[in-house]
Amino acid sequence: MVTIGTPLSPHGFRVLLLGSGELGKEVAIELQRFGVEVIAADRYADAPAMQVAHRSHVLDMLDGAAVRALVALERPHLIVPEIEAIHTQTLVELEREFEARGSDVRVIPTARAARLTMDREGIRRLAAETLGLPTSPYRFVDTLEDYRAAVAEIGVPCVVKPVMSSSGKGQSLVRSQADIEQAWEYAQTGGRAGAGRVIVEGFIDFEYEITLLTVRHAGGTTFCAPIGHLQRDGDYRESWQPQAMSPRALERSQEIARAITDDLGGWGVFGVELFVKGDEVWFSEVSPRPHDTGLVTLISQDLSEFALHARAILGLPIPSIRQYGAAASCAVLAHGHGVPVFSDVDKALEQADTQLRLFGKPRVEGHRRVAVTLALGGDIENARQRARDAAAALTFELR
Ligand SMILES: Nc1ncnc2c1ncn2[C@@H]1O[C@H](COP(=O)(O)OP(=O)(O)OP(=O)(O)O)[C@@H](O)[C@H]1O
Ligand SMILES: NCC(=O)N[C@@H]1O[C@H](COP(=O)([O-])[O-])[C@@H](O)[C@H]1O
Ligand SMILES: [Mg+2]
Repeated sequence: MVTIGTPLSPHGFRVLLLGSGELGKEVAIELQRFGVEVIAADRYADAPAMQVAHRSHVLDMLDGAAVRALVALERPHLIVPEIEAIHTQTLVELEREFEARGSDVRVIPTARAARLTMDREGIRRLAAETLGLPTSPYRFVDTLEDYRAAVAEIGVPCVVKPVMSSSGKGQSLVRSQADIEQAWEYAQTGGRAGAGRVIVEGFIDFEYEITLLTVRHAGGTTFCAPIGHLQRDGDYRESWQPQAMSPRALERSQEIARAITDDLGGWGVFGVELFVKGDEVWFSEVSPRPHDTGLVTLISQDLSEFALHARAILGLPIPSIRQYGAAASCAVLAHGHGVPVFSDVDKALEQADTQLRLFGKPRVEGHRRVAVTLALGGDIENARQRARDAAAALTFELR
């Protein structure tokens, strides 16, 4: 039996979002629809999810004491990580304390999943070394000297990433000897948690890559239709659903997704990232939470990945997921400095079967994803074209 009280009363069911970006904003909206009391936290004020939450907190989530103090203050029933950069060891300790106390407070999906995926090393070693899943060859290095040796061993082209980063921050493709030093420099400065350990990965010459959204819920595990995507500089630009795949590649993808998500455990949506060539599939990484490429599900499914996450974490049933056919999303990136002001919003929505989300991010410093367009189409090419057209029609400036 699932019980949900009334928000802002002593009977409220409180969910604490650790991270309040565009993905958390949609999760917050879905939780609000169930009358959940939503508390949003992030490192800066007025983050997207904060704008639709009951209340919010600004803190350094890499500071374990600050995370612990926030949990003590808010006494959430569920703690829902929304980004990787959290002091996850504190989540592990808190989870242990909740269990010892016999409390049913949970970290979503589990504190261990959050800890293993915050760092590329944890999840890569689990996937490749413990579970024996196929991955690119890789080395972890801490010094420039070891890095040079790793690149020599793996060979070029190879991909270099800080172990703590996301959305391609600090990531480079080393195409030749000439790129080696610069990739190291970028990995040391571009990550989310400062300088440190780096992964060198052999380049997989895939035909296409997918995110397989995998939902672990009270009734079992359900897979969404595969999402194809286009990445530039390690950051997603377009995604579409369904990605055409051979039956064998789809079966392999589901086997890999099941293996990794069963090991991580808990309830919620996982974004399992896979590289595919013919019938061959490699595991790349997994988000134990909704995935940016899954934004397409806001238009492609009756239950978006955010609605699925809300249902799964609350222990609610997911009897079926209806997919509406060819659909696409196109990310809108802003470059420069200032507060985004959007114009021609009407033009972006002139075509049928087109939708738009403006995230409401308070400022841009450098580059930042600020919106996404969504479209349905007769086929994937047509859906992608419509999503791109809508994005091109939208204009904005930074003031
Ligand atoms: N070993 C590899 N071989 C080929 N391409 C790769 C490899 N590693 C990464 N890429 C490309 O770079 C993209 C981003 O890599 P990855 O997912 O590891 O970065 P990320 O920073 O975690 O991104 P996000 O947080 O958005 O998922 C991949 O989706 C893929 O297109
Ligand atoms: N690939 C992970 C991803 O897309 N995460 C999403 O981006 C936000 C951070 O955006 P910001 O860097 O603009 O603050 C995160 O909070 C999350 O919603
Ligand atoms: Mg990724």
